[in-house]
Amino acid sequence: MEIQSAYQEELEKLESTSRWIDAKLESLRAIPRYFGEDLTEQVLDSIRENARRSLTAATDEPYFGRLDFREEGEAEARPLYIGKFGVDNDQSGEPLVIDWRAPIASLFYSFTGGEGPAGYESPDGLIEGLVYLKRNLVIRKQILQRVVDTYDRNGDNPAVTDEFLLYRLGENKDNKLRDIVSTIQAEQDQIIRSAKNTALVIQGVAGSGKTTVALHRLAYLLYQYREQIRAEKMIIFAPNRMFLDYISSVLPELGVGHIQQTTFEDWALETLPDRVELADDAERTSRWFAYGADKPVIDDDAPGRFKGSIRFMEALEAAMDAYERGFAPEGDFEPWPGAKLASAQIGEWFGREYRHYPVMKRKERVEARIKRWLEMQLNETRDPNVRKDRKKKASQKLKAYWKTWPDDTPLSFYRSLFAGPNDAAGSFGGLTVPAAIVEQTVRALKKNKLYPEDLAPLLFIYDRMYGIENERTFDHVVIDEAQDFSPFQVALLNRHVRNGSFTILGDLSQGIHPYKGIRRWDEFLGLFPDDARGYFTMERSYRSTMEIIRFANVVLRRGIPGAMQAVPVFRSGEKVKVVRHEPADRIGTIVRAVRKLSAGPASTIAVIGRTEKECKELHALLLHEDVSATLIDAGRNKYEGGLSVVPVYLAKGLEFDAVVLIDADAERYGADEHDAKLMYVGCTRALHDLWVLYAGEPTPLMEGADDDFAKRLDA
Ligand SMILES: Nc1ncnc2c1ncn2[C@@H]1O[C@H](COP(=O)(O)OP(=O)(O)OP(=O)(O)O)[C@@H](O)[C@H]1O
Repeated sequence: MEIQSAYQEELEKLESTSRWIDAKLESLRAIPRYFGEDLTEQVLDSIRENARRSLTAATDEPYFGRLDFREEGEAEARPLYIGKFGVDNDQSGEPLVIDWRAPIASLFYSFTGGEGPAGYESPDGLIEGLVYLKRNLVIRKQILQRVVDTYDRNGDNPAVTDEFLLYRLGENKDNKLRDIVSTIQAEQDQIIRSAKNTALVIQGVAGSGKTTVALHRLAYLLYQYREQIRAEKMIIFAPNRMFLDYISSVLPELGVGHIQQTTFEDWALETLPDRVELADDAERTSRWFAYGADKPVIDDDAPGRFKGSIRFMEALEAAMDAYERGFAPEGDFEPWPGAKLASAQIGEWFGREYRHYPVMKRKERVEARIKRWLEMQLNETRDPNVRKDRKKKASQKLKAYWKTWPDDTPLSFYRSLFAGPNDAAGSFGGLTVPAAIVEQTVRALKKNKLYPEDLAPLLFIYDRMYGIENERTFDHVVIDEAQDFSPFQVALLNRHVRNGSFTILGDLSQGIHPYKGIRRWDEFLGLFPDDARGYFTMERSYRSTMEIIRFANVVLRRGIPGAMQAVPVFRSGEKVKVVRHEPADRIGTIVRAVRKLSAGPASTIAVIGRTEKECKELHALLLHEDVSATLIDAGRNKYEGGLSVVPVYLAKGLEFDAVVLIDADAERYGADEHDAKLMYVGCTRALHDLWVLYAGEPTPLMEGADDDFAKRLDA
């Protein structure tokens, strides 16, 4: 009866809201757009256009939540309807729908139950009151589909229930990440609404919503600081183009456009003035991911770690300082006998007067100054014939003089650091670069090629040479999968962003690129002053069922004792299936697993292998068995959904309804940290079903996975 009446009440509310929106839209659409010169009319037109846009967006699904709140001092609780876009009611002045980013809407997310007062920060200070009802509503195309009360002051349960969240998490996913405005959790909301001018570092377990939260934070910042920041000046760095494609729906769903989304490599290559290309890194990458006897030793002398370190940046800084000090050559400029510009004067201009400019700008200014001086000298020459002759000679002399000044590009300067006689090559700024790295760098640079780890150094040199123009600065920077970034990259981006406004998120347990990534978050946090940084952890995992999380936690514990364990939400599903098969029956077992899963509700399925090469081979074998799948390799730009075959290191960041992790044997996944991280990444990609297949000796990483959540089977 209660539920029926709640549904009835919401149905009526929805009808009246929809009627209002439709009528308002109709009246707005009847007013023609204004393209004239009148400023007031232009402003009015732009207000109308914004209203048209948000009303159109709100038409199908005007709101998703309701919170009944009685503000202190008020007699009655008011129902607040919360939606993706605010809708004002211009007759009463009361908003019909409140934008989820508005201060008062934060109550919907931060309120976790109980009888006591709840509050939110308004522009006028803290507002307190009592929450009476928290209700989730599912509306699709103006049809009310579901009404779920997650808190009722008059009900039996004092806490907000997870019922609606669980319903949402139980759904199958397509090939794109989605917005979560209707179910943002309190700990996520706190991050989303953090102040703009902080470098936020977020360590979150797999599936804790880091990527999603970062995207919602961008939408929040744009709303809250709309006077100060612009979407075009915000940028998201993600690990690869396919990942960017996978997350590309969230911001448009939140009504946000124009935010730059790129990889660090693409951004750097576009920004650099030198024409450079990346060296083919496929072979090197495959070596980093080799297993068994071929497994490499990875330490701080790995090229990515070394060139990504702050000490490498400091050595470059010192080398640049020395370069600048020796930049202006000794020697007077004497265009003709009797006219002399003393070296000391040129040095004074370069070294003192223009010292605040970057070095190449100083050079330009000195050049202009010398030309002005020359003009003056020529003007003092009365005889026109002599003047003409002097002018000609002076121009040649100036050309010759100018040749004595350095004329480097960032690339030629960088190259010079690794050139020179054997013992000097790679020794600069008090640092000696390991010989293997020098050799590799020189070989690539000879062909105008770079490795990814050379990009931050090169940009750093470019910035020191030319400075950073306004159009190259950002209002906010998001770095996703930041555990794979280097401290140098972050320090470099910090020079490009205003007020250290960062969202840096990642998971050290998924740090599967130890040859370039960080070991501890301190490596980044140390780059920012104490009062300008924040550190959050996210421990609840929303993606996978309890069974999958518990299994993944075993893998993590085996490989990295002491790593942060994920806490699952109470969503139970099928047990993880650990299937032993004969080596000869590998393909047969994989095909049977895939067929079984395809026959069920899963719409996205991944077969996750250990290396790219093995996945390529498997992909071909599957085709032979009439199983068509998409092979995800390093060059892929789009994620198609359906059935994919993917090497574990490229699966990071993605998710699938079901995962078949193959070849989970002791050779491919040993009991060490790197293999544990890889397997952890693989397992935590699954939302609802996880199958782990192996032949021969199973990986020791699954030892201790108990029958509560894992079921052992023979193929
Ligand atoms: N509050 C929430 N409500 C509903 N779904 C959520 C919530 N938070 C996260 N999710 C879902 O959990 C899944 C994982 O989110 P996301 O990919 O952002 O996590 P992540 O921490 O970046 O994961 P990983 O590090 O494993 O790549 C997504 O399907 C997302 O929609």
